[in-house]
Amino acid sequence: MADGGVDLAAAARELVTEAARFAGFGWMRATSGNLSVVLGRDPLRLAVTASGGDKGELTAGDIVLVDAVGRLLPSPGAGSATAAASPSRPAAARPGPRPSAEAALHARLAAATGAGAVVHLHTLASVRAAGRHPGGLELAGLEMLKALGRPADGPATRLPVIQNSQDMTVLGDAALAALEPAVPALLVAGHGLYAWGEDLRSARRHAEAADWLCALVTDG
Ligand SMILES: CSC[C@@H](O)[C@@H](O)C(=O)COP(=O)(O)O
Ligand SMILES: [Zn+2]
Repeated sequence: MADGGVDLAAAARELVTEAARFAGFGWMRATSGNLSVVLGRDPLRLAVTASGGDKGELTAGDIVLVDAVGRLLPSPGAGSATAAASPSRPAAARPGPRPSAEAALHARLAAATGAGAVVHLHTLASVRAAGRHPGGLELAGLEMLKALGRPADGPATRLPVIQNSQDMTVLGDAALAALEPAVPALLVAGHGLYAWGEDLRSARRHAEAADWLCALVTDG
């Protein structure tokens, strides 16, 4: 167990269930999307979905442990008698599931926001909304804003949009620069959405609200 008090096995069960839920919504088509839960903060440790699998069919073995830059770490409890788990062999060189290609962005968002969980989804509405509103979505007078922790009335809430990049450092820099205080989500143009929260349930609520708002502004 890491210092956050959540163990990898428990986090894996949660992540597998959540990934199946989102896949059922059609939000993780064609292996897209990834999810993480923070296991510890000092040093930062996350349980994250492995790369490339069908997110509706994950098992606990498809959840891996990563550090603050998204690097694979040995999973606690993994057997040490095999060559694959040899301490002399770096985790990244071992066979087995690889961390999500976007694990580094999860780690940066978790570090910057203090979130306990981060979700990334390829929802159609988020891609459409980001395409139509490249400067960000200005949202006001909507009861659903409360699900993002924002007031339904009063000043508008801005849902940021950033440009996509295949370079996780560039994407991470853009995400952190675009963060709106107290808005637990952002859109990535041509790609999808990221949402986060104190735990996976809260990250899910924020993702559902962000997607609903995206669908509203695109009439989708
Ligand atoms: C159609 S999957 C596109 C991927 O490049 C990525 O954006 C994604 O969401 C899933 O990547 P993964 O490495 O499986 O976590
Ligand atoms: Zn993606």
